[in-house]
Amino acid sequence: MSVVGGMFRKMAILSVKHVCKSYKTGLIKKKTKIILQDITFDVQEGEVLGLTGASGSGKSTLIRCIMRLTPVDSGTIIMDGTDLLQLSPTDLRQSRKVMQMLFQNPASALNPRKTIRESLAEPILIHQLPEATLKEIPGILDMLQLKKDLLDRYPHQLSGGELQRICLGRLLLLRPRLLLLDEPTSMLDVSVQAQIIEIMRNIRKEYPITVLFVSHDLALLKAVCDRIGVMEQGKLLELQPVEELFQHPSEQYTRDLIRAFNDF
Ligand SMILES: Nc1ncnc2c1ncn2[C@@H]1O[C@H](COP(=O)(O)OP(=O)(O)OP(=O)(O)O)[C@@H](O)[C@H]1O
Repeated sequence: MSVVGGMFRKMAILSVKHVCKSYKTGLIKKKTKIILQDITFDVQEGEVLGLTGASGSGKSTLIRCIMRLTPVDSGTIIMDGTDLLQLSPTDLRQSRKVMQMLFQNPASALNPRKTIRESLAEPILIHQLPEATLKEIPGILDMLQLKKDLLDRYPHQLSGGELQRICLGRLLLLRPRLLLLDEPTSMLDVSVQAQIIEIMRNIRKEYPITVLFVSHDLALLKAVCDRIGVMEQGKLLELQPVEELFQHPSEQYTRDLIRAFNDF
């Protein structure tokens, strides 16, 4: 069990099956670049599932396919029994409420002319959630270890880490069932790692949330995830509970990754 670990129900909230994705590259001589090769895995309700692998192995592309920000060539992506790839634009908008993604540099999405309070209220208004949701803001700030005096400041008056947590708070106010985090710590100092672990623990205490967590940071994934999947060159090499992966990695690539992590 991870440091943050919780009990999760053995029921898939998200099923990715045989997903393949390629890009056409080259202006004159078109070449096909294969990015994802037959990716299949389930995310269980309530778990934190980590995805790691070398740069360019396809992690972000996979997340983007799940969010339907980029089309897949083939395969299915089932969320709560619904094939996301078959949804009409209207139904897709509905599904986006239950599935939220924190991008690598989310702070750029904040309006510099709006106070943090206004930015936090924005998604509540856009998604027409009950006004009472605004009352949840102080609780969310506590959970994210942010002081309430930040509410009346503007984005440029916050640190990168604070801005990132505000963006996470905006997503959490929508009470998503599935949260997709793409390298949420890449912009942050290693010293905030302990804080992120604490925050993940707080979130899991408060919310019945499922998280797909993409990161290069094996130490962080080890601390916050229930299971970790390892990607290499568009393939999901293995997906195992954290302890199992660290004690008995089945692939040479994973063994090398763990050795490098242990030597660090
Ligand atoms: N629009 C695109 N057109 C062509 N190739 C692309 C496009 N988007 C991504 N790629 C390629 O797909 C591959 C996978 O990229 P992706 O961003 O998914 O990897 P990643 O594992 O998330 O990497 P990182 O850890 O560096 O973020 C890379 O080789 C990248 O160059």
